[in-house]
Order: sequence, then C-alpha cells, then structure tokens
Amino acid sequence: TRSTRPQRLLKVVQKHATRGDPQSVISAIDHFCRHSEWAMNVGDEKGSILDSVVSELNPEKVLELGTYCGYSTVRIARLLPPGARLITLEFNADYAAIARQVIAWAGLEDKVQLVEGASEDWIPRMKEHFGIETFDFVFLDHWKDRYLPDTKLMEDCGLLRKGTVLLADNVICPGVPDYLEYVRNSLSYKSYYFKSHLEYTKAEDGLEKSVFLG
Ligand SMILES: CCCNc1ncnc2c1ncn2[C@@H]1O[C@H](/C=C/CNC(=O)c2cc(-c3ccc(F)cc3)cc(O)c2O)[C@@H](O)[C@H]1O
Ligand SMILES: [Mg+2]
Repeated sequence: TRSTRPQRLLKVVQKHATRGDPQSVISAIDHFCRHSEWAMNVGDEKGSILDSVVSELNPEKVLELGTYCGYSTVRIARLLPPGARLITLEFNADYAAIARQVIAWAGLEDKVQLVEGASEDWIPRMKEHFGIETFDFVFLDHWKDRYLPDTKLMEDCGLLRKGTVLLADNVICPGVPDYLEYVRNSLSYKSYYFKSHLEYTKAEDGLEKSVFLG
C-alpha cells in the first residue's frame, strides 16, 4: 500500500540529511515540502521566528503540543543549552514513531522526551511524572480547537510562571480565534503577533507570542 506522508518525510531525511546534523534535517524537510510535497511543518519562514524566540529566551524546560514529524522539535532542541529538556506530546502512534526517528537522526534524543499520548491526559501529570514544576516555553502546534482548553489546563495545573512564553502556530491559517481572543484580552498575558506566511506558501499566517504575567 501507498506510504504515508510522514513516512516519505522520514525517507527524505535519511537520504539527504547527515546523521547528527540538525540543520541538514531541517533543510532536507523544507526542500522536500517546498518542491515536492507540502506538509504541515512550521517551516523555514515561521521557523526562523521560532528560532529567535527560543534563542532569546534560552529556556531550560520546554513543552511542545503536537510533535507530528518532529520538525519543530528539532528546530527547538538544536538551540537548547546542555541540560535543558524538551517534552513533546504526540497522540498519533504512527506520527510518534516517525518523529522519534527524525529526532534521532538529528542526534537530539538526549534533549527530547517524546511522550505518546493526548495533551489533556499528560498536562496534569507533568509534575508527578516528569518532576516538572513550571515550563519556561510552550510551543502550541496541535489541533487548533485545543489551544485554548490546553492553555487553561496548563494555568490550572500551575505549569505557567511569571514570564513563561507561549508561542502558538497558525493563528491566522487555519486560525485559532478563541485562543487569540483569550490571550489578547486576558490581563494575565502580554501578547505579540509575528506576521509571516503559511509554511511553504504565500498565504498569510503568523505566530502569537504570549507572556504569562502570573
Ligand atoms: C486530543 C487532541 C488534543 N491533544 C493532542 N495531544 C497530542 N497530540 C495531538 C493532539 N492534537 C493533535 N495532536 C497531534 O498534533 C498534530 C496536529 C497538528 C494540527 N495542525 C494543523 O492542523 C495544521 C494545519 C495547517 C494547514 C493550513 C492550511 C491548509 F490549507 C491545510 C492545513 C497548517 C499547520 O501549520 C498546522 O499545524 C498531529 O501530529 C496530531 O496527531
Ligand atoms: Mg502548524
């Protein structure tokens, strides 16, 4: 039977990227998705914005919601200082299996913990299961109708502290209207919109950076 898109992405990485070289993994995926087959990675343009937010923050504890093939996982983990940890949640077993191999090809498995499961099941267990008190940085890129409930869940679980940065993908396309309304109007957040484009296209999209004020 026909391969899946994530399987084709992994093949491209294993064929064109150098083991242990995260940048070559990123470039191989971007080239394939731009010239051969589109896929819902954050991509190179929004990825550069993601890079600058992570580099400026230098986070020790990072949470990613929605691993997919691990493209943004690799982008973030390659910038983390030694000892920093990225926990990424992915509830599709097939995608998780592909992402593990992409992350391993980049040589970043020591910085990344890929947890197979749903965000709403695992967010409440971060303290007792991973010993995480609060996160420094959260990247939201999973199902768009889950950004707001999961953000409220992270607040309720005490996982956000004064200064925690939430960065949300796709706030224009496909769009996350309820989440945007919340973070832009809540007195608990200072929010900024980074205008960009939908990965590998000319359509508008953007990232919303929201700082939790405690
Ligand atoms: C229980 C559901 C909520 N909790 C969850 N917990 C853990 N992982 C979850 C997850 N939801 C979804 N996921 C996973 O995240 C990923 C889902 C991402 C959804 N992303 C999009 O729909 C998306 C879609 C587009 C898109 C834009 C324009 C267009 F024409 C077509 C698509 C662009 C993007 O950048 C996107 O991120 C999958 O790997 C999925 O298995
Ligand atoms: Mg996205």
